[in-house]
Amino acid sequence: MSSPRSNKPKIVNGPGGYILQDVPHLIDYLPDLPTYPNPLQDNPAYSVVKQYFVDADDSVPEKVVVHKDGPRGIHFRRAGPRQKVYFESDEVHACIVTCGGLCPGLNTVIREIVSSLSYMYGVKRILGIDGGYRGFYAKNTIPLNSKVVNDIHKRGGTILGTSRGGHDTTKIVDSIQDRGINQVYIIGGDGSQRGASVIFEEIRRRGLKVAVVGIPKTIDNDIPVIDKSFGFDTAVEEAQRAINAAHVEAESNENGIGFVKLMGRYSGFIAMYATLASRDVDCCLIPESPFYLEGEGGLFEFVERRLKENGHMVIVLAEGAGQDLMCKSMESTLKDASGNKLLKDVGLWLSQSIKDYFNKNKMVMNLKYIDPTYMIRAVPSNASDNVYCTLLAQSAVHGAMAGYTGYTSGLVNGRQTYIPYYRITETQNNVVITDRMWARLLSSTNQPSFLGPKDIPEEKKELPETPLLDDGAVVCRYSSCD
Ligand SMILES: Nc1ncnc2c1ncn2[C@@H]1O[C@H](COP(=O)(O)OP(=O)(O)O)[C@@H](O)[C@H]1O
Ligand SMILES: O=P(O)(O)OC[C@H]1O[C@](O)(COP(=O)(O)O)[C@@H](O)[C@@H]1O
Ligand SMILES: [Mg+2]
Repeated sequence: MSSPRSNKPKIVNGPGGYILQDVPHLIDYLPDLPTYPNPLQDNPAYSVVKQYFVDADDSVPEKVVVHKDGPRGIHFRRAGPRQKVYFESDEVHACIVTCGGLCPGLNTVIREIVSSLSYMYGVKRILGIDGGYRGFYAKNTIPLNSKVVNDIHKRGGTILGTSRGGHDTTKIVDSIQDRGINQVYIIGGDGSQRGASVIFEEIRRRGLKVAVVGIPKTIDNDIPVIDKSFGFDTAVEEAQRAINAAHVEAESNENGIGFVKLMGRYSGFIAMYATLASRDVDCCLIPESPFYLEGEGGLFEFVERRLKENGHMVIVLAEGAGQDLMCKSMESTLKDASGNKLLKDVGLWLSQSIKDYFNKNKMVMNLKYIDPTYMIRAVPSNASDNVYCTLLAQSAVHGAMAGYTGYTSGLVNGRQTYIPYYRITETQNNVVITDRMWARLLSSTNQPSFLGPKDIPEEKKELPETPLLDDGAVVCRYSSCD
């Protein structure tokens, strides 16, 4: 058996400051693996497509807006089918697992991995792992084929079940080895991708011919590098229904306040985009933007003013916002099974605080609190997310068949790419409140920023980097849609 190679990032430097942050390949530690012609070259659907196979030297820039004299910068390997594959169809034994919280589109990704493996590559052995990482060693597997997954994209949730915690690397890799699995597809968020990374390291350490592939899932859109997560559009769309209801309630009552809590543990993207999409929201509160309640420039003063001006208002709150405002005794030190901090219900607390303020000031006010959080993530994905999930799943499969491993399949500047795990797990994607997108939100709601110049760190006062195209471009990364 070949000895495992270094686990240092694979970086390729080229002229003009070109950097490729490459992903591992099975031949990095199994150099003598045989290759086979890609069966897609005989597939009537693809054989007519000019340049269907991706050139080995194709890569996708992380930043598409560059200064004319600037370096070419970081690139990722372009996803897609390769001329040669490292697995014969009969040899492949794939498995799929879904981990972490639900997100619209999970079933679509499962369906399309199964379809791609079976229809494009003639793979017959595909297993579903039941109930997240712990399912590898604690539960029975679910055999998957095109028939089983035929209409699952029309359902919310995941047919495989999911869970938090239970990541025991040794037991998981033992199970992969014992079952003879050689392609592992892990659909999950930042925690799951960290789990995928350690599974990959252990597989490489053992010198196994097993491709480990991550597919990024996060309703919070908190995974870095990628343009956006699948299911995010659906979540924003679904949030509109709650905001509409809040608006109807608010308008119909004297000094009505419709108060909607949305998900977003550390990143307020759903709240921000739902607010921008709706136009009915008067105030959007997200974890990235600190605010305060009492006194001049505070939330209470703003709410009172807006009610006096308009007679009603709508507030949207991301669940991670204002956690620091709740009294110390309410602060939670509890964690979920994956180690994520369990948040206190800031929505209930804040709506009660607003009620108390108006009671104290003897002003009539009718607040209706709506918490659609779990309803939003339980719906099936919409049409655009379905297409996105399909491309993501196909890219993931092409990469594994081509022998790439230890990567997350993701959309970067509108192109499918393979991203090394460390780029996905090293940071979190957050709303940049000194960026233009948040400024657009502030001008659309006309809410106070709750920040003075002294609250903005020096380095943030400079213009943020502009990672994407100008307005009107097809591609739009949610962290900075400029
Ligand atoms: N650092 C880590 N190493 C290994 N596994 C992890 C790590 N962090 C999380 N996991 C596992 O990944 C799975 C999903 O993580 P979680 O944070 O609940 O959801 P998400 O993947 O959506 O962020 C859980 O089974 C958890 O045990
Ligand atoms: O109640 P659960 O299942 O722990 O999920 C709640 C959390 O799941 C999320 O929707 C998404 O979190 P993950 O991406 O880690 O799954 C968070 O916004 C929310 O705090
Ligand atoms: Mg997470």
